[in-house]
Amino acid sequence: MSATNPYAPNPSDFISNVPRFEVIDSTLREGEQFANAFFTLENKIKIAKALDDFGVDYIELTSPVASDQAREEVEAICKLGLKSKILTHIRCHMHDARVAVETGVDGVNVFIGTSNFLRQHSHGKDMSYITKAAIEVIEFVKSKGLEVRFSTEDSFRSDIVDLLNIYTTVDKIGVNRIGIADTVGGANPRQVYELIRTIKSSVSCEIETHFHNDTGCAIANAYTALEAGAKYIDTCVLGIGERNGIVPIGGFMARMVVSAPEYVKSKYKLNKIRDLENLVAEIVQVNIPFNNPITGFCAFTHKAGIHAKAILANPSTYEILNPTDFGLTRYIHFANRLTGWNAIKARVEQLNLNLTDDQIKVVTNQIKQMGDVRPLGIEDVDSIIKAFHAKEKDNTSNANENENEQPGAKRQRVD
Ligand SMILES: CC(=O)SCCNC(=O)CCNC(=O)[C@H](O)C(C)(C)COP(=O)(O)OP(=O)(O)OC[C@H]1O[C@@H](n2cnc3c(N)ncnc32)[C@H](O)[C@@H]1OP(=O)(O)O
Ligand SMILES: O=C(O)CCC(=O)C(=O)O
Ligand SMILES: [Zn+2]
Repeated sequence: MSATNPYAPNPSDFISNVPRFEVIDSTLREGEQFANAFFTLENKIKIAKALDDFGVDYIELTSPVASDQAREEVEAICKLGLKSKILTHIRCHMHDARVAVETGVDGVNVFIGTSNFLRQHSHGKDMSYITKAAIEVIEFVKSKGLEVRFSTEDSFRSDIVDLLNIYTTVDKIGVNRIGIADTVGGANPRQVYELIRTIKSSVSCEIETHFHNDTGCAIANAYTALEAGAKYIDTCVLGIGERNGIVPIGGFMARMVVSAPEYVKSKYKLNKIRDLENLVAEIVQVNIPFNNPITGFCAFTHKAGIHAKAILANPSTYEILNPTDFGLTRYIHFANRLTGWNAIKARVEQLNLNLTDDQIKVVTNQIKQMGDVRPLGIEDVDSIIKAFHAKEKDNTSNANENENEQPGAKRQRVD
C-alpha cells in the first residue's frame, strides 16, 4: 500500500479487507444460470483450469443435485487437482448436503432465502425452520471435514433482526463463512457498508458477498463490502449470471489493482484476463463489450489531441490502469478531427519522415479539415502526411536548385 496512492485504503482503516480480499469465482455456478450458457464437461474443465491458472482462490460449481450430469461434472472437476479450492452450491437441505459431501469438494456453499418474498414465494419456510435446517446442514458438512458457508439469499430485503439472529447462530456453531447476497441487485454502496459493518461486528467468522448487477452497482458494492470488512467476493468471468449477472472478474480486478496494486499483481495473473474472457465469451457466444474495463477494444485508446499530447509525455496523466500489467498496449487514435499536432508529430516519427514542428502544424490542419468532412482511417492520415512531406521535399529541392540558377533564369513549377 503506497502512501502516495490516493486510491489505496486509508492505513488507519483497520476493518478494511481491500488489500487482502479473496475471490470465489462462480462462472461455473452462477454463470451457468446466464441465459446463453450451456457448458459441456470439456468446456467446464477448460474454464476451471483457466480460472485456476489466473489464481482465483475458490471455484464454485453448480449443485450436484441439479442433474446427473451436474453431479458428474462436480466430481470430475474435483479430480483435476487444481490449486483453487472447489465449492459446490446447495440449498439448505439435508438431501443436497448428503449428495454434495460425496462429490470430493473442499467445501459447500449453503444458501436459503430470508426475505419475505423468498419465504413466501420460494420455499415457504419461517425463520425457526430455517435456523433448525441451517444448524443441521452446517453440522453435517463440518462433520465430514469440509468447509461450509451459510448464506441468506436476498439479504438486503431481509429483516435485520432475522439476519443477526441467524448469522450469530451459525457463527457460534463454527461456520467458516457467512454469505450476504444482493440477489436482486438493488443495493447501493452505502447500504452495503452499513449492513456489512453491522453484521461484521456481531460475528467472528469471515464474510462472503454476492452482488448482482441489475442497477449497475455490483463492482462498487463489492469494493465497499471489502471496506466494511467482508473478505470474499463472488465473481463471474464477464459478469455472466442470472439476468444481467454479478460482479465481473475483469472489472473487479481493474478496481482492486488501483487500490491494492502489490497484492493484486503478486496474487493474480492479470495478463490472463483477456484469454479468460475470450474463452468464456466464445463458449457462451457473446462479444466482449466495447467498454469493458481492461479488455474493451477502446479501453486503452486515447483520442482527443489534449489527451494524446499528455499520454505521449507520460501515460499516467490519463491512465489509471497500465495496459502492460494486463499484457496489452495503449493506442493513440490520431485519425480524426480532434487530433493535435503532438499526436501527428508522433505519427510522422513512426513513419520515419522529417518535418519541422511548423510543418507538422500545417499538415495537422489539413488532417483536421479532412476529418471535418468524413471519418478518417490511418491510411488517409498517412497519405496526407506523405503527400505533404513529398511536396515540402520538392519545394526544398526546387528552392535549392533556384539558388544555384543564374539570376533571371525562369523555371515552370509543376505541383
Ligand atoms: C439466487 C440463486 O441463484 S440460488 C441458486 C439457484 N440454483 C439453482 O436453482 C440450481 C439449479 N436448480 C435445479 O436444478 C432445481 O431447481 C433443483 C434440482 C435444485 C430443484 O428442483 P425441483 O425439486 O424440481 O424444484 P423447483 O426447482 O421447481 O423448486 C425449487 C425447490 O427448492 C426449494 N428451495 C428453494 N430454495 C431453497 C433453499 N435455499 N433451501 C431449501 N429448499 C429450497 C423450494 O421450496 C422448491 O421446493 P418445492 O417446490 O418442492 O417446495
Ligand atoms: O449463495 C449465495 O450467497 C448467493 C446465491 C445467489 O446466487 C443469489 O442470491 O443471487
Ligand atoms: Zn446470484
